[in-house]
Amino acid sequence: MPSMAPGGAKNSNQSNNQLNGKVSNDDRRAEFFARKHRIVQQRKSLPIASVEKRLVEEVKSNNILIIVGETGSGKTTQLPQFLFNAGLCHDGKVIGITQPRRVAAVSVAKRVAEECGVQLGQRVGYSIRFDDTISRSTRIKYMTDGLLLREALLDPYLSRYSVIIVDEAHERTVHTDVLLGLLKTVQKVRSGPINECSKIDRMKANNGLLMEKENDAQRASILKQYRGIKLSPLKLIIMSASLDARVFSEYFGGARAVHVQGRQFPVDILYTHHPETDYLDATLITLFQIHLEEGPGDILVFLTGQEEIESVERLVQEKLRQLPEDNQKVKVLSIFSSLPSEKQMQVFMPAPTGFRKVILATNIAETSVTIPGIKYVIDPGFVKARTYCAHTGMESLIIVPTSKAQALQRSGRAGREVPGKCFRLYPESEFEKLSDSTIPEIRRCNLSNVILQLKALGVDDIIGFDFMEKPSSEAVLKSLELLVLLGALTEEYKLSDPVGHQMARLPLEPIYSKALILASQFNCLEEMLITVAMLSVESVFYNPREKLEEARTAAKCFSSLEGDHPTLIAVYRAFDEFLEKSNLGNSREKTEKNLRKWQIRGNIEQMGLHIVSCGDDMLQFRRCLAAAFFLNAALKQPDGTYRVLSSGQVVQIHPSSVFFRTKPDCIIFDEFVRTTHNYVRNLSSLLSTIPCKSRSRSRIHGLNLKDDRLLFVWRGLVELHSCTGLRWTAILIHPLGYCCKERACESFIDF
Ligand SMILES: Nc1ncnc2c1ncn2[C@@H]1O[C@H](COP(=O)(O)OP(=O)(O)OP(=O)(O)O)[C@@H](O)[C@H]1O
Repeated sequence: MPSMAPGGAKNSNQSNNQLNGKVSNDDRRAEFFARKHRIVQQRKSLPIASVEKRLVEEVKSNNILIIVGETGSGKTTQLPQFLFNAGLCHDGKVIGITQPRRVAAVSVAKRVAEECGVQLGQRVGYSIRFDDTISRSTRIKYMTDGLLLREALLDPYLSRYSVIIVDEAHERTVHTDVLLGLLKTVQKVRSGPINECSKIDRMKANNGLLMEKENDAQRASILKQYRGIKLSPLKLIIMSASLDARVFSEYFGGARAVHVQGRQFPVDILYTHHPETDYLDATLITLFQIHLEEGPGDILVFLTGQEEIESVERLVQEKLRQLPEDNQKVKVLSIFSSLPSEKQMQVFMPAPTGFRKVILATNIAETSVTIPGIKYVIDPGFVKARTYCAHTGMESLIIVPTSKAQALQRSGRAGREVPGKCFRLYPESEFEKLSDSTIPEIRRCNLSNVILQLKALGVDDIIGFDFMEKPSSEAVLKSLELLVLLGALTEEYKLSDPVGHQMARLPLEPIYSKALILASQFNCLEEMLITVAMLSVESVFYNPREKLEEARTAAKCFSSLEGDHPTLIAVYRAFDEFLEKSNLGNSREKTEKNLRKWQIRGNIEQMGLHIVSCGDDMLQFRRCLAAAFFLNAALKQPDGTYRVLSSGQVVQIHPSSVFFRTKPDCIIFDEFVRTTHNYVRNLSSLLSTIPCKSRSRSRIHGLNLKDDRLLFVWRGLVELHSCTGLRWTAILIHPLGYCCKERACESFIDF
C-alpha cells in the first residue's frame, strides 16, 4: 500500500500557487499527472479493488445482490466503474446509483468522473432535482433516490437502466423505501422476455402496479413507449456499510448478501468518561483540544442544524481571536441543507496553506461523502430528525440521539485518506444503549407526496403496497385525506383528472403544486411561481449575529403589511430590478432562485397553464394562498397565541415573520417548526371577515371530535365549531376571507 500525505496539504499548495498566478504550464501538467498517479494508486489500494472480479461475477449471476462493506472501502466510487468495465452498459444502458442526499450525488459523481479521466456529464454524471449534468453518453449516473422515483413516472420500467444501485440503503429515507418496493416489482416484470400481454399479466400479479393506467391516455403512451422494446433484466444492488443484510435479504425473497472485508485506514474511536451536560460546550472544548494538541489534519464536527452551526461558528471565531496568532490559522466552513450548493461545495476545497479546515456539518455530510483532508471527527451524538403526528397532521424536527448506524457512518468520514480519530462526546456505555438503526422515515413523515407519486404510478392500494416496513395506517389515511382535500384524489381515492395528474407532475410538495395550479385561475401564477421558488431554496434573509440590527433594518425595506409571502415577492422583484439596472440581466438565470423559478416554470408551461401576473394586486394573490393553504389557517387567541383550525394545535408566530409583533386575527402559514416553541413560519394575513353563508351537509368531508370542539372540513374550507353551553361557533376559511358565526346548539343538527 503506498503511503500518502494528507490530501489537504498537497492540494493546499496547489490552490495557493494558483491564486498567486505563479503556476507555469509545465507545473500544471506535472501536478495533473502526479494527481492522476496518486488516484490510480489510491484506487488500487482500496479493499474493494482486490475483490473486483468476484464482485462482478456475483452481480452477473444474481439479479439482486446486497453488498455490505466498511465505510471508505470503495463501494460507491468503484463498483459502478467495475460494472461499466465488465460490459454492463452494453446497448447504451446506464448504471444508476441512488443517494439519499444531493450533496453526495454531486460530490461522488465529480470524483468518479475525475477517476475515469472524463468530463463530468460525459461517461459519468449526476442528476438531482433542479440540477442535471447528464448527456447521451452518460453511462454512470449518480442521482437522488427521489429523482429516480420521479423518473419512474415517465419510464415505469426504468428501461434505460441495466443496473440500479441503491446506496446507503440503511438510511431508509421514505424515497428509498418506496423505491425498493417499486424496484422489486419492476425487476420481476423485467426478468425474462416480455411482450405486452405478459407484461400486463405480470403487473397484475405484482402489486397492481400501473393497472390504474389501463384506461387512460397516459397508459397508452407508456405502452407505446415500450412497444417493440424487449426489456432486459434489471440488476438490483443494495449497498451500505451499516445495514442489516438479513432484513434486506428477507424482503427480497432470500437475496444473496456479500461482505467486502476491510477498510483502507483505521479510525480510533474515543469516548468521554462521563455524559456531557452541554454537548455544544463539550464540542468546543474537544475542537480546541484537537487544534492545539493533535497533529495536522482537518476536523469535521456533526451538529444538528443551521442555528447550532451558526452559534458554534461564532464561538469558534471568538475563541480563535484569543489565541496567539500562530494558532489562529483555522478556516471554519459549514455545510447544511439550506445552504446554496456553491457554498456547500466549498467544504470539498482544500484549506489555504498552513490553515486547518474545520467543517461544521449537519447529517448531510454523514454518509457517502469523502471530504478531502478530514482526519478528525467530533460526534456529539445528536441529530435533528423528522417526526410526524398523524393526529394533527403536523410534521416537525426534533433533536434525538443518533443510532449506532449513524455513529458508524460519522466515524467513517475519517480514515479515508490517512488514519483518523473520532471523538464521540458520550461514554461507551451510552453507545451500547443506542438503537442499531434509525427508525425508517416512512414511519415518521407526512406521506402525501409519496402517496401522490404512487397513485400516479398506478399503485391503487397504498396500504397493500409491498413496503419494506409499512407506514402506520393512520398516517396513510391522514395523507389520503389531505390529498382529497387538495383535490388531487377523488372521494374514491383515485387520482383526479386533471388536477391530481398535474400535481403529480410537479416536483414539489402537493400543497405547493396545488397553489400553483390554483394561481393560474386567480391570475397570479407569476407571483406564486416566485413564492414557491423562494420557499424551496434557502432563506433569502441572511442575519449574521454581529450585524443583526443592520440586517433587520435592510429587511424592513421590503416587508409587506400583508405578510411574508408578499414580502418575498417584493425582495425578488427588487433583486430582479437591480440586476436589470446594473446590466447584469444575463447573469440573472444563474441565481438559484431564478433557476428554480425557471425550472418550475418549464413544468407549468408543459401543462398549458397560463402564467399571468396580478401586478401589485396582492389581494388576489392572498386569496389564492387562502384557497391553497386553507388547512394551515390559524386564528389568534386572547393570549396572543394562535390555534390551527384544522388540528387544534396551539402555535406561535416565528420571530422571523413580519407579523411577529403586529399579529393579525387570522393567518395562513406554510411551515410548522418545533424548536423551544411550536412556531409557524412564512405567513400571510387572511382577509377581513366575510358574511357567513350556510353550507349543505353533503359537502362535509371530514369530521373530528376533540374535547368541546367539532371540526368540519370541506373541500377547500375549514370550519371550527366550539360548543360552549348551548351555543356553538363556526369559523369558515374561504378565499374571500373568514367569518365567525354563532348559533344555538339545537340548530347544529340541521346544519
Ligand atoms: N473526493 C475524494 N477525494 C479524495 N479521495 C476520495 C474522494 N472520494 C473518494 N475518495 C477515496 O475513495 C475511497 C472510497 O470512497 P467510496 O465513497 O467509494 O467508499 P464507500 O465504501 O462507498 O464509503 P461509504 O460507505 O462511506 O460511502 C475513500 O475512502 C477515499 O480514499
